[in-house]
Amino acid sequence: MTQTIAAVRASGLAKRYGAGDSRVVALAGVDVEFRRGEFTAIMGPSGSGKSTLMHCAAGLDRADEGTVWIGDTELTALRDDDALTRLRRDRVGFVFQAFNLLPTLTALENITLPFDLAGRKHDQETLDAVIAALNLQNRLHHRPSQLSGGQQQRVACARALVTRPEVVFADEPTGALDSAASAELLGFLRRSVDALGRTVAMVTHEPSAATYADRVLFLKDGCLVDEIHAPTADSVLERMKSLEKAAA
Ligand SMILES: Nc1ncnc2c1ncn2[C@@H]1O[C@H](COP(=O)(O)OP(=O)(O)OP(=O)(O)O)[C@@H](O)[C@H]1O
Repeated sequence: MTQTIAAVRASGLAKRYGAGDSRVVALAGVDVEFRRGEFTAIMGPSGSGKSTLMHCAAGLDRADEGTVWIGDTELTALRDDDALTRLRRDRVGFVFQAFNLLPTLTALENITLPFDLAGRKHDQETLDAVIAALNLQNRLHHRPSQLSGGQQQRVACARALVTRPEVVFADEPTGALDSAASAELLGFLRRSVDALGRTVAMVTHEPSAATYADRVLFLKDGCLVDEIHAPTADSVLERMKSLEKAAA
């Protein structure tokens, strides 16, 4: 169910790299909202600013200009790194292409890591529900090297969801997975929105992955240029083709 309050709201986001001839405008003033209980995919040609948008919206990187709100907190007003770290740890979930699990910890220890870092006790009911939803019951005491890529990404997803974050940012989460593991993971992200009420924003290159989302945003040259609701593989592919043709 879509509610009116945005989980994330960004306004006038601008980010530049380099200077002089090597200056790159990665984001050229982006306004975007990720509404609560919605699954949004972010697409666009290579270099269009997708990762930069996600990193600035999630507080992993600082924009040069613009504001970002996570719920009722203005992330861009947090000047103190500790406050930013706490906000990311407690209110934002992350899933990366390379899983980013700690190799010396078991799956269970990786999943509960956000609570250990915060010095808080996890909620057992939420932990059990997330583990069951991701079908990880029989893998909890394995280390990442003893798990398949799909299983490692499911552990990363469990870690992202167990704190019941206001938003989960996923950066190419299926980029290192085969098609069966990708479908399983995307199905899980979809259910985390439908059944658990989470909000997901996912960068992807794959039209088939974008079809799991409620809407797809398209970036080009650091600007949001288009949006599709209820995407199909054909509608996404057609839009990507026209953007890539225009960029060529
Ligand atoms: N640390 C950096 N230093 C210099 N330029 C950068 C840096 N990070 C990104 N850029 C540039 O900013 C632009 C946007 O990069 P970004 O990674 O956000 O694009 P993207 O759409 O995610 O690309 P891809 O699909 O290839 O991952 C690109 O031109 C890129 O080269």
